[in-house]
Amino acid sequence: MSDAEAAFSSWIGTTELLEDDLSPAQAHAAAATLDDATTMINGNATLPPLWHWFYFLPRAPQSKLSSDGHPERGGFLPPIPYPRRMFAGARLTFHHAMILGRPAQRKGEIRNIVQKSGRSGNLAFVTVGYQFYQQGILCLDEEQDIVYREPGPPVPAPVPAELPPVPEGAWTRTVTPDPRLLFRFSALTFNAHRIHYDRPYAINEEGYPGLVVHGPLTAVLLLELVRHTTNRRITGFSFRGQAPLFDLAPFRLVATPEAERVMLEAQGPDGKVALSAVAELG
Ligand SMILES: C/C(=C\C(=O)SCCNC(=O)CCNC(=O)[C@H](O)C(C)(C)COP(=O)(O)OP(=O)(O)OC[C@H]1O[C@@H](n2cnc3c(N)ncnc32)[C@H](O)[C@@H]1OP(=O)(O)O)C(=O)O
Repeated sequence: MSDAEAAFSSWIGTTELLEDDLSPAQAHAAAATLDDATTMINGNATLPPLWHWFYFLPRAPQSKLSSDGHPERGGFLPPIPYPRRMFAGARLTFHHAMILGRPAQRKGEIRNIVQKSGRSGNLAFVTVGYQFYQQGILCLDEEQDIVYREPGPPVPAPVPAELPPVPEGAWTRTVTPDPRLLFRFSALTFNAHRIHYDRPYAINEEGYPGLVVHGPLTAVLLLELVRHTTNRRITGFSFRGQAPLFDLAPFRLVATPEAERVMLEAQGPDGKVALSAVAELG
């Protein structure tokens, strides 16, 4: 066990309970952000997979935000000293769709804290488990990996290159991650991290070449591609962020259907996989 793991191991098992009434107003805002004019939204409609990220929003008062825009650490999340927070990945199992307009509960638990050494420097991964309930029924199991990076050299902008060929039968979409989209996604998720909307901060303080695309935004766009292309129920989803995407150039989504699942990639302008994912079909 590393010193950091020993220092923060007492956080493992820490829990948090949040309630939300799953207001249709927030789903309307999500649909507008995603340019989705077809999803039915009313008091009894079901919440599309991953749209729970637009609910159970952080409630830290303004005076309790850190300079990066995230809530101060040391409450539910441990006070990891590395300054650069990123969303590294998640694994979800969809048991039952949640219903809009009805109260729901989210139980969170810190499940693991691991220190690793990566090509970009020292990393601390915090794994957070969430379970979502409505009327006492478990609707969704989720595990998120949040990574904290120590300061390092600036992250270079991807060098544009020819994209790899699209596999036969794959569905694709090109996304232009302009600041309006990033801002609206930050607002939907009540995420004030300045790397997503404050360009001088993103460049000068955290060393990115531009505004950083939210990992959950890329994940939602990939799963929306699946939801709008197949009639099958989505029973599970997992993703891993491999490299950041920026607002500097469009990126491509590629969805390759297999028998019981869809293999997903978001490819950066350099043709490399920035985020890989799998959607399980029922
Ligand atoms: C919302 C929100 C924040 C955001 O949305 S931030 C934007 C979305 N996230 C990203 O763009 C992250 C993209 N990924 C990366 O930038 C890199 O993968 C990362 C996390 C910096 C790590 O890169 P490294 O090159 O330093 O790491 P290595 O490839 O050398 O691997 C070292 C060990 O770490 C493990 N690992 C790497 N990436 C991940 C991952 N995504 N998930 C889990 N584990 C990962 C890797 O397996 C190595 O482990 P070993 O046991 O083999 O040593 C918000 O904050 O709310």
